[in-house]
Amino acid sequence: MHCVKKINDDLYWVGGTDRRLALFENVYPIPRGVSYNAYMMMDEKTVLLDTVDQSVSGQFFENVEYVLGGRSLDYMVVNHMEPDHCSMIEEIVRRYPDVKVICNAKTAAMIRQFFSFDIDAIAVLVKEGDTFSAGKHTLTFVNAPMVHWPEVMVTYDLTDKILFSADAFGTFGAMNGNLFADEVDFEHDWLDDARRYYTNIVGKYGTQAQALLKKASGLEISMICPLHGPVWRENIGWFVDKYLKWSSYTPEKPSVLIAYGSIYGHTENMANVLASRLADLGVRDIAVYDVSSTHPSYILSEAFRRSHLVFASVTYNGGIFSNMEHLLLELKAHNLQNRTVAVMDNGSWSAQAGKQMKDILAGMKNVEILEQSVSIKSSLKEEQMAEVEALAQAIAESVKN
Ligand SMILES: Cc1cc2nc3c(=O)[nH]c(=O)nc-3n(C[C@H](O)[C@H](O)[C@H](O)COP(=O)(O)O)c2cc1C
Repeated sequence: MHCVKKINDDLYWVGGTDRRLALFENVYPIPRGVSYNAYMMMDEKTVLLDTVDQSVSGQFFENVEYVLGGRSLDYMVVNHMEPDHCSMIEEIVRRYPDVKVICNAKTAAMIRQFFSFDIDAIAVLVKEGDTFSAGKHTLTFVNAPMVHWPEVMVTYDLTDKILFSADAFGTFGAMNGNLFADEVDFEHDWLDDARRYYTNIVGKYGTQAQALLKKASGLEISMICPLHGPVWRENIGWFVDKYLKWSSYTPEKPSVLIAYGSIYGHTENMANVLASRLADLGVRDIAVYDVSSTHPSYILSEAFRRSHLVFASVTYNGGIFSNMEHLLLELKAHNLQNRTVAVMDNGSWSAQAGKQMKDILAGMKNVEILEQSVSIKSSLKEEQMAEVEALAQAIAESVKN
């Protein structure tokens, strides 16, 4: 049975939801599932905007056929060539042989790489600022290179002021009947996944995301239709503000994240003691994560959210505990910057993790490493509590400023 959502008289959501996939991009846990959004514009010409992942292809084709209601498919706009959105392009061409594909030159090149049909025979190549009339609706195209692939463009409906934003403004999470962000408690139920989606998938490309936001700020936008997650038609500025913060690596709030790597619990104890002292000093809403039990995508997302980051690690065969090293390298690879950080380490004979963690952190832009640190031998003892206290004081003071 078809499962579509009517957005307005001319526009339908024809995507699908997947609650079975464990790892998005084979990396990121998605316990709340994910949606793959595609949109159908029913005008004098029929226009499909993007396709879906192969996992929901059956639902997608039923939806497309239902909305077309016997009409032919005239055009397909390809905004993004990542296979979770483009995988059904070739099948669309097979089922609707008169379709023309609206895309840019980079997209056409990728279509040649991924597929074997003759794209050159059916491509309508567009450049930034070109327009296309579907009848009542006129579409224009805006390049969004490296948000987060090179060919990405977004499509803007000049008639209804709708931005088809590709992966920008997307989120993990399966749609549960409600299509619009204003029909769900987005801040409570979705924001963490939206942040985790942006920071992990697009986070490295803050400069490029800022460039897209700048272009978008010149457009009057009544609705944002992303490729994952709810459609925005109210309170758009609130979500854009989150994107402005995330893409400029600005913390959402002054607060502390403590991530620890511990094998037998003594380093964990030191992290807990620090967290407790910070709370005594009036620091609110402290987050503590074990790098072994929490997937790095969650901790990375928290690191984008918070202003002060503490990393506590055992020394592990002369190096940093492997899960901690992986996390730090992920933060660096995602270009995280503008943070105040501190390290704590543990070594039963020769502690090395602290210095090595500092070396990684020092390679990140605009990261202030607090001079206060704590290095323990096997377990935290009373005589080192003054060092923990000094670190807690330095962090608390810095958070308040
Ligand atoms: C497999 C393994 C390798 C370790 N390698 C080192 C090391 O190279 N240098 C060192 O000083 N301590 C080493 N340690 C000790 C830890 O750094 C740490 O002192 C100890 O595990 C106690 O802390 P924990 O309870 O937080 O795990 C190692 C421990 C384990 C279990």
